[in-house]
Amino acid sequence: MTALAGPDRPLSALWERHRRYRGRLVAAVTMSTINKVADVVPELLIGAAVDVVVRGTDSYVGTLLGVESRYAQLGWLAAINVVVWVIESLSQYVADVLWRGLAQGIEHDLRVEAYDHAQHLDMSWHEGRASGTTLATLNDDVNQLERFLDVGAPAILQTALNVVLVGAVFAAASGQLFVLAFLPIPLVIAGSLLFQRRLEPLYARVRETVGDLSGALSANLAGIATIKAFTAEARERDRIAVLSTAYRQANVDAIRSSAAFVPLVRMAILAGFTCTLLFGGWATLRGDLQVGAYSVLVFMTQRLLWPLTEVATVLDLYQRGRASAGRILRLLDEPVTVPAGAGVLQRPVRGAVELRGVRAGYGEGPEILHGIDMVIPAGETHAIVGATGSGKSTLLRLVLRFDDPRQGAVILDGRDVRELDWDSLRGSMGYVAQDVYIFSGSVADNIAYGRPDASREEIREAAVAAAAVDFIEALPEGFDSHLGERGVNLSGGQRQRVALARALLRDPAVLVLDEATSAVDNETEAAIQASLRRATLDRTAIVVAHRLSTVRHAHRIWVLDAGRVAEAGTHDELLGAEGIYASLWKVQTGEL
Ligand SMILES: Nc1ncnc2c1ncn2[C@@H]1O[C@H](COP(=O)(O)OP(=O)(O)OP(=O)(O)O)[C@@H](O)[C@H]1O
Repeated sequence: MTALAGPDRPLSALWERHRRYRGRLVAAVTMSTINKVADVVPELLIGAAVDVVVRGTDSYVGTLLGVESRYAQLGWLAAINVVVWVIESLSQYVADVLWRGLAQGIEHDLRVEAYDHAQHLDMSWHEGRASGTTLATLNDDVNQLERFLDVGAPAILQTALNVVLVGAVFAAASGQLFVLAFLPIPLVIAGSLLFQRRLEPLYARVRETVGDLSGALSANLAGIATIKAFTAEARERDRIAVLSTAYRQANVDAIRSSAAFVPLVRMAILAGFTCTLLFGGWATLRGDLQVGAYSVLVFMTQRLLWPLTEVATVLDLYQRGRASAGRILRLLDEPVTVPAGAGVLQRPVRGAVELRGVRAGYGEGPEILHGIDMVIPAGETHAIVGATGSGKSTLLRLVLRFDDPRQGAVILDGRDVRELDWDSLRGSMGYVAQDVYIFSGSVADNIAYGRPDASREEIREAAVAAAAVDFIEALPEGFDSHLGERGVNLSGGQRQRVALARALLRDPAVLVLDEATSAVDNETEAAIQASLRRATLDRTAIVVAHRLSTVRHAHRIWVLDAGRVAEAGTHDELLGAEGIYASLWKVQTGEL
């Protein structure tokens, strides 16, 4: 696991990316500062009131305002108090709104940015990790960060302001008491730094375990049918329980450590408070300190020191935010290894496809395709057949440029596909994957996915071409029928036909079909074949099929064997050659 890797200072690195929020941050900090200043004033007013009662005409307020009557002086203090309270309440409200807006803004931007980056990452990156783990980063980690920005950051600021403001009051009242009351502060700071270092790996572990848990949960929900069919519910519950226990334990460890900070702070508070109470009291008895000042200082120690107990909570939020920021940044920094080119194909795209000396494999794994040369002239239908695992899907992925070959090149209309922008390349292709994905939405939305502006008539035509119109019109609401989260209310064959209609509606120059009719019965397949023959008259088609009857009319059939082209030719030529294809054909037609 790479949970501990990543930028050293993830929160600062993240802030660098969001500098455009600087104005809002300055406004929030200003409001919080006004709020804190207003917050300290009532205590000063209490001190001033005590001073008025004890010293009367000579009181600090009396001298300052030039008012003799003690009643009038107290009236002034009350009026000032009201004004300060109004300022305090208003600034609190505005500061809350600003901090929350800042947190929400950054959260929103980050989520959209991270999602967009994730969807541009290569297929192999997505295949290499559980989708739930990515989901945990896009969702939980971003939320965690928002909590830190919303609650943690203002709390850190308030604590720091507290120390500065109260420090100023102490310093003005009594230098000696300032030293005594502030003695615990360096202790608390040293303690927090020490704790922070200890907490960091603990919180990284929390994020890591929650990622594993989400990964397993989403994989299990996707595979629920298999779990039920194999009555594996108990086993899977135990597996989830193990992952959940790891998450709980990671959290318990982190909380236990961060909570241990509180007793340390309380001891420091005790020392500071006792010193102020005792030494301040003695100084007042000796006449070195005014009674009013003494009472202010006693209140102030409370104000200064108690919020320090919150430091543990803030540290908790900070560390969680930091660990989450690290994970989000790692996702954002993940390089796109198959970047789009800048080249644009001349329209209309003809659809001539060529593979030249293509060698390919997955990641660091073994080579799967060992030097494929293939020419598919524009407008022809070519089939790729071969035993399972021979590399057919791998080859199609290269044509769509989900991956790049390790050696050699894939050429579309004379241009290396690596040079082309996505619109020229994938915009010219209609693809039906082995595992059809149906989006949550109506049948019409699903067919129009690649061309959202298509008219209802065009959608219907595509459905006719894919031999799908009959079953669609038999649905309760026809083309407006809603397909569930993953199209669960359609059969496998129906899903394939919807996907085929989706691909045909784009009117692509190249139609790429990976086992597109594997799930339909013979009769439906014959209907699809007839439609496909019409639909592929003026476009290139590359068809992967196990059922050889599907591709017998292809202009050329390429037979792959363990990552190499073993034979190629028309159906009749290949039968005549009596090689792999001929024997496969015999097996499938029952002639053996
Ligand atoms: N995402 C992947 N990561 C690593 N290896 C893979 C991946 N996909 C396929 N392979 C490997 O590549 C080889 C060829 O697989 P591929 O899916 O291209 O075969 P295929 O001919 O399409 O098989 P099938 O007819 O069963 O679909 C197999 O050995 C497979 O294990």
